[in-house]
Amino acid sequence: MTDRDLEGWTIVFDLDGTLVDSAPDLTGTLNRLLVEEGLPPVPMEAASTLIGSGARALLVHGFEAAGASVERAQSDELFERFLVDYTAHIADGSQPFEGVVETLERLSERGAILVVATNKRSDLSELLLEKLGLTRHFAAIVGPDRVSARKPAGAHLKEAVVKGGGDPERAIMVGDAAPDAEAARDAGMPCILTTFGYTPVPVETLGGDVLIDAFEEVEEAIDGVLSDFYVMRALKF
Ligand SMILES: O=C(O)COP(=O)(O)O
Ligand SMILES: [Mg+2]
Repeated sequence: MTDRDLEGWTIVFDLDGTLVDSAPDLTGTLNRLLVEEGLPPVPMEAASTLIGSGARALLVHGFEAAGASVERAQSDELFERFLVDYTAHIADGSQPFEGVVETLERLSERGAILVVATNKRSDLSELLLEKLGLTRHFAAIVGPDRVSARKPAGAHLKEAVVKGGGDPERAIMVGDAAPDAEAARDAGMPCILTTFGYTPVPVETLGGDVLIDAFEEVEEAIDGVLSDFYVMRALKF
């Protein structure tokens, strides 16, 4: 018999840099467009720090970093080309981080509801998760187009929890970058941050409750957050 001690809890996962190492394909698309436009490609280490606020932000900042004008970087035509290219190459090199499948399975067995709250458009998120065989783990996959406000707004996380059938008062965020940490703070949720994701500033400065160096440490981090929650609750009553 399984111990369903996470029953009633929802774990909210960021996608890029948390569940999936998607930098190779996002950078690949960005660099193909840069080269087509006669601009220098951006190294993957630099480009990956731009991931976390959606494809448009990656494109605009990537083009500006390569010396393009603001108008050119923000052109709708360029963004359309980005979407077409990225859709065609979305899972060429992207992989779930090590331990993701096993950890998600264990959390589900323990009764947790799992949802995704990402700034990647919902259709692209669904396509990527489907291609990597991860869809079945999640009760909801929620991009910015399915909520009233995107990360860093806490509403993104709370609405994703509700869509998954959970309670926003019993939810924990797992992310990799400032929009995740800020959204968790805004939503009043504990926040676990990966140190292997994508952020332009050191992850230690983002104010997460727990930092994890490998995805499989998520489970222990959740147990720690929950024991703090129950201690605090016991102190209040
Ligand atoms: O694609 C992005 O830039 C954002 O994705 P994330 O919110 O899953 O990190
Ligand atoms: Mg991310």
